[in-house]
Amino acid sequence: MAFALTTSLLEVVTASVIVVFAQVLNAPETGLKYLGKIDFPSDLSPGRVVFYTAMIVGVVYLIKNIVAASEIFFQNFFIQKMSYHFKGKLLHRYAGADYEFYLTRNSSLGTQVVGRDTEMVFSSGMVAIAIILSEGVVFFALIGVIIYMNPSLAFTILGIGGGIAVVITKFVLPWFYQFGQKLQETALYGNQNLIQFFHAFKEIVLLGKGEFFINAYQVHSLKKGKIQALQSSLNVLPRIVIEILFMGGIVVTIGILCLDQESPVHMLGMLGGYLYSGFRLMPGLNRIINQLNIFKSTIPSIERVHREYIMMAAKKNYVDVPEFSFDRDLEIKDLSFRYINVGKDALSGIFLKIKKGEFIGIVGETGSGKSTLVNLILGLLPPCKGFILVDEKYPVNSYQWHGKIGYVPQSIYLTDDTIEKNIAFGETVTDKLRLDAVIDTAQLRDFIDSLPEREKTFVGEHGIRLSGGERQRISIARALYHSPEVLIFDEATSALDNETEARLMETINTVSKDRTVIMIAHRLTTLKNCSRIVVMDKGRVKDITEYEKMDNVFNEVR
Ligand SMILES: Nc1ncnc2c1ncn2[C@@H]1O[C@H](COP(=O)(O)OP(=O)(O)OP(=O)(O)O)[C@@H](O)[C@H]1O
Repeated sequence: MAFALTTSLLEVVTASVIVVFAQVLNAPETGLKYLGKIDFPSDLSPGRVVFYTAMIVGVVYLIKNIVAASEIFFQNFFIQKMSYHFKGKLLHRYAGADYEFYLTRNSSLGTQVVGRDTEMVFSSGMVAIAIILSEGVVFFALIGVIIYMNPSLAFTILGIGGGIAVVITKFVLPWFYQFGQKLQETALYGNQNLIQFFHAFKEIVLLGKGEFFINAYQVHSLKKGKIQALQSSLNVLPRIVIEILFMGGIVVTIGILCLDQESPVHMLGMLGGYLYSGFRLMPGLNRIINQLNIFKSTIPSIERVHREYIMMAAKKNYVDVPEFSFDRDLEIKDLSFRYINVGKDALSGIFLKIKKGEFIGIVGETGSGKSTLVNLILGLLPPCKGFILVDEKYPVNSYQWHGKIGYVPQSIYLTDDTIEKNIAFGETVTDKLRLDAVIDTAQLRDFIDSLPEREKTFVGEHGIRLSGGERQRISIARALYHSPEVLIFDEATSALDNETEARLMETINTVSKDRTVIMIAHRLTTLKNCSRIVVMDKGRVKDITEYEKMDNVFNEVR
């Protein structure tokens, strides 16, 4: 702001020295009056008076433009710094949001909010406000100078400017809000189609649906192009209107002023100032209107970023409790859960106590609620009724509980990085000893030894260069890397062949000796070493039994 005020002040000074210079050009003797005030000798020749005045004007211009350039530089850095900090805050909020929140969103929306929308808020919205403020200050400061020189001209300019402002606000700005909304929509769906196009590449090729997905993207791309063209065309309209009104206005005003003067030559000095002010005001006013339009079109982005930011702050999903040790049991009491916008409970009336060190299996037909139960045990979903507590007091939605868990999901997300980085997920430095140990435990050694770049091999997006079984074993190695106290497997061995699974289960049984293990499985043999097996049916616990007694029950639930 201090910069903006200095620039505005310098704009006024510049406008004034131009008036003075025009007067000096017209009548050099007037220059002596001004130069005398800053200790110049009083016997300068007319040529020297003009020369020194011109030098002063040049220096003032130089300073003004250096300050203006610095203002732009600092303004942009400041705004980009704010954008960087805000994106960090936004991502932290996303990271703290519960799983249910994610279930109502998709990656296109997330990337749009953190990417395009936030960029728009800062790079367009904030820059627009900054330009409107600084140009506004300059505009009114110059109007002030003109009021001082000629009030009627100043009020004519204000009248024209005010008229344009009213027309723009009433008729043009609402259009720009709609442009903003439509551009946001096309960006979201265009991006979504693009992501889907690359993710579903195999299916698209095999089903010959390339055209369908290309068209789905192109529709939004074309719409976006049309809106952008319309937006850019409408944005030059104010300049044309301003030029017509101002040029016409200035020429007419000059004409009126000439009526009161003996000769237009006498007006040269004054006119120089008017013209400078006019030519500085015109682009200034145009910039203000353009930036108002830009700002209006960023409002949908501001609204969406605000909505997402506030929504995630509505409740604190994960809690930070003092570090605790898991000593006795994990108790699930009268637990019910229903997904948002679903008519029936996914889980209801669940009572279950899992003792520390127990190896417990969960079976049940598809859709019976096994993964949902695990997500609640992981503290990712909040119960609608009942509770889950560790040792009767510690919440499962705590960072401390998460720190004790190694989770192997049904389908693992592999980053487009090396095997090593995927196992030591999110670690900057890999602990080589631990990495080697988990590679052995997860039966990955032979596979890694067969690769020319071993654990430094890139796996491709979603692990596209690996087999399903290799991906699952990387997932298991990732879960084991942090030596968790509790291991949770959600059909983690389903993609493995019988022999690999049998070998892996042997190691899982070995590592489970001093750990608590919860394992969802479809293959009964996977659960051979479980102390108890929970049979789920339609969101309820149908039975809690043992492996030896399972045959009948399992056949029934299948
Ligand atoms: N995000 C969701 N939104 C709405 N309903 C869901 C969601 N996820 C799961 N469900 C529903 O909740 C119920 C339980 O699903 P869940 O995934 O827990 O079953 P599951 O036993 O793990 O099935 P599977 O063996 O096929 O993995 C199902 O009816 C399912 O359709």
